[in-house]
Amino acid sequence: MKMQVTEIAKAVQATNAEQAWPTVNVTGVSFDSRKLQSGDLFIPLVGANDGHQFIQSAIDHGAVATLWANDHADQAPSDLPVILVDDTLAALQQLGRYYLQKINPKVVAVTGSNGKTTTKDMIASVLATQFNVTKTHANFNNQIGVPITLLSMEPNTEVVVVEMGMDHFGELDFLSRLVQPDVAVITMIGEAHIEFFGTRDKIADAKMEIVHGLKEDGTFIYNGDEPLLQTRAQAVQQHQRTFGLDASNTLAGSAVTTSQSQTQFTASLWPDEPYTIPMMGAYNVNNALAALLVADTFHIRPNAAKQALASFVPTENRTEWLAGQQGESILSDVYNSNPTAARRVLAAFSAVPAKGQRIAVLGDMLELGDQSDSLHVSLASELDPTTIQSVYLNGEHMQALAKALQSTYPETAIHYYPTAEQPQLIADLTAAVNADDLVLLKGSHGIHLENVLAALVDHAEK
Ligand SMILES: CC(=O)N[C@H]1[C@@H](OP(=O)(O)OP(=O)(O)OC[C@H]2O[C@@H](n3ccc(=O)[nH]c3=O)[C@H](O)[C@@H]2O)O[C@H](CO)[C@@H](O)[C@@H]1O[C@H](C)C(=O)N[C@@H](C)C(=O)N[C@H](CCC(=O)N[C@@H](CCC[C@@H](N)C(=O)O)C(=O)O)C(=O)O
Ligand SMILES: Nc1ncnc2c1ncn2[C@@H]1O[C@H](COP(=O)(O)OP(=O)(O)OP(=O)(O)O)[C@@H](O)[C@H]1O
Ligand SMILES: C[C@@H](N)C(=O)N[C@H](C)C(=O)O
Repeated sequence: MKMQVTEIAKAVQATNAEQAWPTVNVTGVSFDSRKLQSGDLFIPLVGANDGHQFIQSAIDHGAVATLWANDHADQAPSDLPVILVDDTLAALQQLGRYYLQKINPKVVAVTGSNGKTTTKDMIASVLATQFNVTKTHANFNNQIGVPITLLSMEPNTEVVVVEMGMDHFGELDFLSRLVQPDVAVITMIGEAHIEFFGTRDKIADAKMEIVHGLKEDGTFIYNGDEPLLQTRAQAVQQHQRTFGLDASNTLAGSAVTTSQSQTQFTASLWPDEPYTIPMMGAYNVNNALAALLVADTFHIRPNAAKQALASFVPTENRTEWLAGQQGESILSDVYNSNPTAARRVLAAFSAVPAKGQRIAVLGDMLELGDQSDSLHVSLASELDPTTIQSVYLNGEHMQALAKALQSTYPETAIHYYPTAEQPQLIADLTAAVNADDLVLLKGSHGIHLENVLAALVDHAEK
């Protein structure tokens, strides 16, 4: 990004937009002074703390200008241009919209209960074979992350791939209208954040908001195997394309074979030879099919898309294999968890050949509301002592699963730890794991199984 302070002040309709501004090149934006790069515009946001208090840290890290809330005007700094606004978050979003209109790329928006990040990465990799592509960094997918993504575009960006998350009604409506996508993708409907919705039907209603900003000549691409989406898509006016395993889809996957390091499948539009993705997990076929449909919508040559998928690099902690200090192999899926994702990665993990034991470390699945106990117990369907010999459970919600497993597992194979006893889990697990064991780590962001991963992984290998 490269903008003058004058331009930014006008774009956000700053209170002081008409004042004389110095010539200052802004080359980026940051809401976190700890990560701010020299040349950035600092955007103080209010969370548990008020970002305005970190202005000196921002200046020390190289901020060349700052947005500033009018109600903090009396504390405004004097050593750099201060752009006064009523609401810094709204100004960030307004600036993102302005810059999107200025660069004017095609926009692909991706949402879904699971697979958003992986599908976003796959879409970006296939489109990059023919276009200059910017994509969401990591999981920056909310009302802060989406404008940050827009403002990360290089001036020559031709397509921006925007991941969109939500956990309440109205959030995707806002984000969709902000970016006005040319293509909107829904990966699937699971149970993520069901605490705030009550049913999968309502999650589907909220996910469908992603078409509210879809351009009239845009394309809606969705998982055609999901009845909740099939029914809702009937009300969508724009062109539609579906992906899934059912032969009735626009693009149907078949002949799926998966191993520890890759998955192969056949795609119905190009049946001559199989596709390969460098990830385990049959569920990733749907993510790849969505990416192939987007590629086809952008007239990417099938062979180019095929090669891009074969070599794409997933975001870390999404079904990622790592080497452990004892010689074990660790399957890290620690970024987040919810019932469908957990069941599917347990099934995939159970199918991986193992010389030693398979050990599952499962952290609480958060934001499931009053269905939490039953949804945690539902994981028992994927836990068989003949395939996963040992289970470590962490978090108060996992207590329900621990009790349920007593009818199928020997007591010595179930290891339960309340949230606060994760350090004990780490100590016990590191003492128990042996070379040739396979260890799966899966839990919600809020349970922080990355701490268990850090204790197990052979840092020389990462
Ligand atoms: C408000 C904010 O910016 N928080 C970020 C901040 O967290 P921290 O706890 O430090 O904030 P504070 O309240 O303490 O500080 C206030 C501000 O001051 C800044 N600051 C602090 C200290 C300092 O020394 N200097 C500073 O400048 C600080 O940055 C604050 O702005 O920092 C964390 C570490 O960088 C950030 O992680 C945190 O960011 C929040 C979580 C955020 O929303 N970040 C977005 C860019 C984002 O997209 N994050 C995604 C996760 C998004 C997500 O959860 N998505 C959901 C679905 C959507 C749900 C939606 N309703 C929602 O609320 O998000 C999903 O399921 O995917 C990510 O990081 O992965
Ligand atoms: N299409 C899918 N169907 C079911 N589960 C999936 C699918 N894709 C990925 N998963 C599971 O969800 C996990 C997270 O994948 P990814 O990060 O791509 O999804 P996400 O929607 O971005 O997740 P989050 O909302 O937590 O960021 C994966 O590691 C895998 O276990
Ligand atoms: C931050 C919130 N959107 C989220 O990701 N919640 C999950 C369930 C978590 O915190 O683990």
